[in-house]
Amino acid sequence: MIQVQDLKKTFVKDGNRIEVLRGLNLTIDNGDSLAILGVSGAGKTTFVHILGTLDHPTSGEVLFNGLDVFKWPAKKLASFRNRTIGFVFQFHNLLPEFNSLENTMMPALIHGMSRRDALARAETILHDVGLGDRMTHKPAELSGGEQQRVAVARALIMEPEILLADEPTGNLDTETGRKIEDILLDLNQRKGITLIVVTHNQSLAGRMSRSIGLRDGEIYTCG
Ligand SMILES: Nc1ncnc2c1ncn2[C@@H]1O[C@H](COP(=O)(O)OP(=O)(O)OP(=O)(O)O)[C@@H](O)[C@H]1O
Repeated sequence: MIQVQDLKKTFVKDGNRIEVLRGLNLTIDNGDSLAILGVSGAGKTTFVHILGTLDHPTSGEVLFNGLDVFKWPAKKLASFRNRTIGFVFQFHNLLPEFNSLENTMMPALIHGMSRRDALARAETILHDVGLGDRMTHKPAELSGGEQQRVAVARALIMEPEILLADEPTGNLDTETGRKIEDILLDLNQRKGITLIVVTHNQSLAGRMSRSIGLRDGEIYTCG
């Protein structure tokens, strides 16, 4: 469970304070699927970065199963993040010189898993996302949708409890985007992974169990 309590985030830029998140309160249960909606600049990415522990709150709390992980030393927090949270972003940041298998294995190798185990897991996951015949392709040799599926596979290799996706279908055509949505929702429904997705796509939001809207750094709808 993730409990967000009076979460505020302020950036200081050129001497100006920008209050991006102005006191968010929200509880996300294990196994929820949550869409985060809102216009450009509303603070969605900022919120998701904090939920992913990539950035710290300015004030307020975000508790993961009751734990205030932001109080932990950086190394312990990084290990928690690596084990618990998977990320899928619109610009997926696959490493261009590595193939699908190697990109998928990367978080496991960084975490200290043996090459053999990481390889076995990566092969299974790539099969699951329909890329069994694209394992030795490098990103430039894959379509946009295939690249995004490698990014999903990479996010899953550590068997995360939480999957965070920021505009995961933003740069894909409708049909390919739908396939990525199907994969994400299937993971949520079949494996119980908590799914949190930033999206402008109403059809995807409609397929999630809950949605919130952000406006001017506050939650204005919650369903
Ligand atoms: N590191 C930073 N320093 C200063 N300002 C920032 C920083 N990161 C984000 N902002 C500002 O915070 C506001 C919210 O940004 P954020 O990326 O969270 O919005 P968003 O809702 O995800 O928008 P979009 O839909 O366009 O991606 C923006 O006005 C942005 O300029």
